[in-house]
Amino acid sequence: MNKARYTQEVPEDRKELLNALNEHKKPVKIMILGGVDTGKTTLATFLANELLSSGFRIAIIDSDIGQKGILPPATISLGFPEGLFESFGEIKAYKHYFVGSITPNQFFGEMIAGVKLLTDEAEKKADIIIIDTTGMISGAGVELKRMKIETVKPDVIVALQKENELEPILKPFEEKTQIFRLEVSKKVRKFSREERREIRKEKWKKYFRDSKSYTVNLNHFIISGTQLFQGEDINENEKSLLEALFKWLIIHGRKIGGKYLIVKVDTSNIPRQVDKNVLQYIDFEKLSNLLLGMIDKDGFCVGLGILKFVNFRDMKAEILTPLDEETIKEIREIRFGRVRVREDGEELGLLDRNAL
Ligand SMILES: Nc1ncnc2c1ncn2[C@@H]1O[C@H](COP(=O)(O)OP(=O)(O)OP(=O)(O)O)[C@@H](O)[C@H]1O
Repeated sequence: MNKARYTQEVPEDRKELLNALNEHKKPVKIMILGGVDTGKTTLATFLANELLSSGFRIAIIDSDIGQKGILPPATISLGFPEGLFESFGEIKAYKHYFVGSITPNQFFGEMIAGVKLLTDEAEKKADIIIIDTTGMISGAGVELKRMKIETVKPDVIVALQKENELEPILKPFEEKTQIFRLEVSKKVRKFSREERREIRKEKWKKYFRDSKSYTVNLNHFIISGTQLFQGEDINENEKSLLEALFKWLIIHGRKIGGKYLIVKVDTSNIPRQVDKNVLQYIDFEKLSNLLLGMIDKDGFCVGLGILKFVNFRDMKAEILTPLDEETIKEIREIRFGRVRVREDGEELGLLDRNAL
């Protein structure tokens, strides 16, 4: 199920990197960069196992949100492998940061904050911190990687390049950071979008396998990641006017800074012209199966939930989660994600960040 496994059959240039890491002043932070399927996770697994064998305390930060080894997807995770391991899937997470999507698109802030906060945690306990990243390395990915490097300040950057595709990212750090440019193993295998989705499906399914349904009072939590509860309720006049005008049944409506945010169900099929700068709306059904992050008092994610139903009138939500009662007590905040997924692992799509 996990793509990357521990192998010692790696190109020769890995030995030089390994020696440098053995010798480097500790703690040392390493960030692994590379495009999709360049062997980033395989390299991270190799380095971690070899360095564990040398007796170092290792931290892994898995920020490859679309293809994570450490469960669950849509978060960034920190783990401390204690003994040799075959794949990231065996590492039990110590802490997560919630991103809420399976791509960094629209979530650069979360990606950077998450990696930074988890690296700070890792530095308290490990000699060597290995940061695995997503394969998004061109377009805005260059900026994302730059900001990650600027913020996390890795001591060593490892660049897995086929040609020179990482140079735009590396250039500003040439003089400040030790960079190892490594070749991509001849053995790497490509995975199609469909295969990646299938791999993720198995992971979601495994994560939510023993879930239970809870009905929670949303008033007892800080609600974040959404505007749905910002501003104030629309009044009855506004509600009936909008319902009549657009043939909607309004389930929930807020007025936020002069702008309306409406959760609705269509009551008839008519063409509608809506100025989204004034009125933003979302179908009620889009809120079902939405991924939620369960956040503790320190802002870390203790686990995930799936929103099954929300009753806005009495602020009750039905949430499916594998978390046990003890962990549930630690939750102070519920954060809305933008991926819709079912407990059988089927992804129902991504919502736009501004949709709710
Ligand atoms: N040195 C190697 N020997 C054998 N197989 C390898 C090696 N390096 C990578 N692979 C294989 O190539 C595939 C892609 O590798 P890996 O998952 O490590 O890439 P990645 O860059 O982390 O991918 P992603 O884009 O999903 O982050 C995997 O199936 C992996 O087992």
